[in-house]
Amino acid sequence: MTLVAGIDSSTQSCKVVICDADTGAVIRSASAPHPPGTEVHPDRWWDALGTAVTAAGGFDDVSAVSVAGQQHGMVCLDDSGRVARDALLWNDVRSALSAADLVDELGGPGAWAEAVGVVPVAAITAAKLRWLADNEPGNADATAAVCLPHDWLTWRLRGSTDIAELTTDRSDASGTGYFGAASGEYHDDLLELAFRGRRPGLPVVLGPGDRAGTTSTDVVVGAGAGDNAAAALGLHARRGDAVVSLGTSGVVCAVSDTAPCDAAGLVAGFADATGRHLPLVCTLNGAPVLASTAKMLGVDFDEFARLAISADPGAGGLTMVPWFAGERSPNLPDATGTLTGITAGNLSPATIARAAVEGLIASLVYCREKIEEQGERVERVLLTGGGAKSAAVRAIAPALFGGEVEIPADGEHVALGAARQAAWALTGELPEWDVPRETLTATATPEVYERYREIADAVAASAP
Ligand SMILES: Nc1ncnc2c1ncn2[C@@H]1O[C@H](COP(=O)(O)OP(=O)(O)O)[C@@H](O)[C@H]1O
Ligand SMILES: O=C(CO)[C@@H](O)[C@H](O)COP(=O)(O)O
Repeated sequence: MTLVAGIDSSTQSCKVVICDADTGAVIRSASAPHPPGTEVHPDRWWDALGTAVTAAGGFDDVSAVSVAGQQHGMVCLDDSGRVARDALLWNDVRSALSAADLVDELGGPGAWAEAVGVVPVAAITAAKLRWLADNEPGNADATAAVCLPHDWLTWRLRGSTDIAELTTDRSDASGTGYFGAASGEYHDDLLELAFRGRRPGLPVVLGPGDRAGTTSTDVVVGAGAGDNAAAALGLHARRGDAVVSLGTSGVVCAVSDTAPCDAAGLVAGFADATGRHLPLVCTLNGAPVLASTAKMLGVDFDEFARLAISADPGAGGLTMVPWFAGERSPNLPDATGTLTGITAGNLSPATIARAAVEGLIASLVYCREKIEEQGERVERVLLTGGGAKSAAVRAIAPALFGGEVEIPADGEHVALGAARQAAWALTGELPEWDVPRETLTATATPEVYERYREIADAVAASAP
């Protein structure tokens, strides 16, 4: 049996799956945690990757590997390939004002959407580079190359220390703000604008089925991808599918033949991992909303789900707008969460749990609407990410998404997408792997979403 491996180096952990290259069946898997926080030394990702690979039985019998990673994180390397400073992650919002400055300097959001399909917000790498140039000029001057988490791990797996050998792929490059998914090219002028005249080296952009190289033990290393593009690949997403991910972020994305151009800046024009496009809306508040609320209630996930399911739709009139960590969609980096509609009669652990789940899912229904406003018709919702393990999410998401969602069989879909890409790099053909799914249904509750939107819009209008 030929084995291929997929790695998902995401915000909270590193997951490894080792699969049969013909069928995609998972033969071995493991994971290891990443440190908390929004600023991390990339060596910690390498440590976690090593721990997870060892726990998964190693790569001695593996023929190919690909890495999918959290998008946008700014990894700065000096001219000898050393990390110049800790990486700023996608969810680090210190670059919010830098993003706003960049938008103004190019002539507004429409100019960015036209140029690269992405309007800078704090998450986008270009905004992080601007923050670095303005706040740590010494570190900016020391930056001879800039790359993304999956680029850096791919490079390390190949054993390289030469920054000229860095590689990336379209899906992740399209989240930088200086690569256009439509043109397939870097925009050096935008890199220079962001980094105040500096032009660090950038990774070579590989095609989705290309090889980046090999490891020292001759394991083929694929191009890799951004984690959301890898999830779409792992789920065999087709046109009409909305992939809804509840990881640290909340994400709705759709595979498309055309690049979106959203001057409002909510729908990012990313590329997918097959040569097509991946219009995507991302929130800063995914599954951790459930963890924080469960912690506040003093219950574990099972009890939290039981409580949420036990309350009626609408949570007795409670509405939660879950912008706990600030928010990206809508772009309100300094926003905070809101719980409203409280009366003496409706405040209980069950209604609070229900309001958290409904608010979280509603925030993603909003993202789906934005994707649809770009002309993508959504026929099917595929739910993935750690939060999709919640029984409450499984029960309540169909009600908010219009009556039905599909849950692919339990699995690490980002890592599976990376493994599928590894098989592609190995054989030259993208394999067809079976992805069993279950359809979940519930009575639709459009009134819950309408109420959420009324309140979320009002909160947004008064947000800092
Ligand atoms: N049963 C559950 N109920 C609610 N949340 C869960 C459950 N299981 C896992 N999670 C949450 O899923 C998140 C991890 O999901 P994951 O997709 O791996 O995130 P990331 O890719 O951002 O690292 C964590 O915030 C964790 O608390
Ligand atoms: O910033 C984005 C997408 O634009 C995030 O989706 C990151 O890619 C992190 O993903 P998770 O760790 O939440 O899966």
